[in-house]
Amino acid sequence: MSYKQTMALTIAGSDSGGGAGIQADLKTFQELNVYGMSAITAVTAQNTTGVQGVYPVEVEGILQQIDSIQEDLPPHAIKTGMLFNSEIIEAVAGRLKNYEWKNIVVDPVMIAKGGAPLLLEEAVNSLKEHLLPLAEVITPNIPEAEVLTGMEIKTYEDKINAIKILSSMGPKMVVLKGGHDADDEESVDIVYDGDTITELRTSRIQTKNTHGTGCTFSSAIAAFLAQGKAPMEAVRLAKAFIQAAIEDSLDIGKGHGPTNHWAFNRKNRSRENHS
Ligand SMILES: Nc1ncnc2c1ncn2[C@@H]1O[C@H](COP(=O)(O)OP(=O)(O)OP(=O)(O)O)[C@@H](O)[C@H]1O
Ligand SMILES: Cc1ncc(CO)c(N)n1
Repeated sequence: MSYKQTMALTIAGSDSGGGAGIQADLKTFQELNVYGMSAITAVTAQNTTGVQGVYPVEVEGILQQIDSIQEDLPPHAIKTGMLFNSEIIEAVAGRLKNYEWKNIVVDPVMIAKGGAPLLLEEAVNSLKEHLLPLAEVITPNIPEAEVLTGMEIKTYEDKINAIKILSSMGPKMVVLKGGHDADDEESVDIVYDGDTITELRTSRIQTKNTHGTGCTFSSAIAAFLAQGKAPMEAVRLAKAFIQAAIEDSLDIGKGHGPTNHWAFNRKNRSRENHS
């Protein structure tokens, strides 16, 4: 039997440790019944303790991966993650524009949990100018939003101001993630669609195993967009996906263990079995 398959593409870096980057994205797509494809922008030597090496792929090689996909397997949604430098950002943005791809989720990845830079400082302006305007949804964490807006974000009012500045840079929806507000009892993501502010609240899970939370969250949004969900619904479902993945996170490695990509489905299945 053959049937129409929903397809999504991640344009991001490889995490050899399997918890973040391309690997997290493909695992998320698979769990959400979306056929996953990848264009790798950089290879990192990485594990749960940090990043040991970064090897960007030549721009020509990145573009060729994207062209091969477009020619044969056009995606229903795209997620971008680690893009490393301005040359890569501008080349990728050029293709996204030329191919008129829709449902683009931009995760403006800048720094890995251990502090290793995954985006060069020189690339911040390219990200703002070339990529953010193409996005359906962007998913900065608070430090990333500070770099993009040039403002300090401490209070709720700061967050709302930052979201509005980010929105004026062109994306249709901004999700300011609250994973970094360590004191809070809840993990609150604030969503702005240019019109309405919506807060998505879940209880904060006390764990050190949060490697790849941002990658998993943004690829879940892309997967739900690929399935035809409206952006707000896609973000709500992705929040439930990441909550389950952190709740059942994997205690492997010596550092920040990865999230558990199959937890969401397991939870839903056991709910179905009990109803
Ligand atoms: N301890 C936690 N408990 C519940 N939800 C969390 C927790 N940490 C992060 N989240 C959620 O995970 C998602 C990703 O947020 P986070 O701010 O951690 O991203 P990030 O910093 O970009 O991740 P990464 O470190 O992988 O780049 C958000 O929806 C956030 O609310
Ligand atoms: C390759 C890669 N992309 C993104 C992140 C952010 O979590 C990471 N640690 N590694």
